[in-house]
Amino acid sequence: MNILDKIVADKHKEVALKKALIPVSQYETSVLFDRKGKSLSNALRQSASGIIAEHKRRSPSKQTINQNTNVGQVAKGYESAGACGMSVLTDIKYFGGSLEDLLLARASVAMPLLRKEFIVDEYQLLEAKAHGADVILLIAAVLTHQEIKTLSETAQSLGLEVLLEVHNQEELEKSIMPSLDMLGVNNRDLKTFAVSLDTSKTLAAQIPDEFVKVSESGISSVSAIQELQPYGYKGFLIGENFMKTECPGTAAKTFIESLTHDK
Ligand SMILES: O=C(O)c1ccccc1NCC(=O)[C@H](O)[C@H](O)COP(=O)(O)O
Repeated sequence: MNILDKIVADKHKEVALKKALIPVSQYETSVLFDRKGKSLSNALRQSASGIIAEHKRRSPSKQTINQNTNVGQVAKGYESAGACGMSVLTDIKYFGGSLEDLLLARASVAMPLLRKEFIVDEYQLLEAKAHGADVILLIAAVLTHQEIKTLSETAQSLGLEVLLEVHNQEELEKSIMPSLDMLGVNNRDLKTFAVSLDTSKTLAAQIPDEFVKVSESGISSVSAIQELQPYGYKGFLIGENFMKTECPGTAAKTFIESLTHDK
């Protein structure tokens, strides 16, 4: 069993428990439920930098990254740094995040917010909407073709954009469908935790042009982005590189300035 299998097994239990405690009607009547979502895919298409900056306290690969964060301040810092959007990890057990983090980020910024979660059930889409998300992540490694179809169509019907994440060609082939907005290639091997930009480079040509391409994980330098841009990547998801610093917003600002200055 790899780490993703463990996380997903726990997630099924967590969702079953929540379903018993909180009815979907509570989400459907929340103030944020009817809010019109912001498009991350459009923001990435129009951006020179394409940075999606992540809020991440800890992770299975790095354990503690930054336990002393104020998510509202981090969100404001990322927005004023010029990030196109923010990814907010909401998993508690493995990443130290929460739905409250998403809510606090929503209350602090107007930019598109991605709920970074291990989504296995439509219930989590309603949660995402009610807590201010604009985008949800679906991970091909843990979902069947039919599950991706049902979840992505439901997400879009709720006004949520969909970022579909793959690690290899097989996952990509089973996932391509019209109800996706962005295709993310994760550079992290979830068995070894090794990161390699070659994963993004190898899969790029097989991603149809209608999807915005996003490269995820292990990006720690401006030169890495400059290496990936010729492969058609418009989005770059960066967590640890910003979060390991005392002020993630300032780290993002310096990074984005350096990236756009070189253009
Ligand atoms: O980050 C991990 O260790 C991890 C382990 C297992 C499943 C997912 C994991 N990370 C989620 C992510 O996709 C990253 O947080 C995101 O791409 C940012 O990566 P990084 O810039 O390397 O922090």
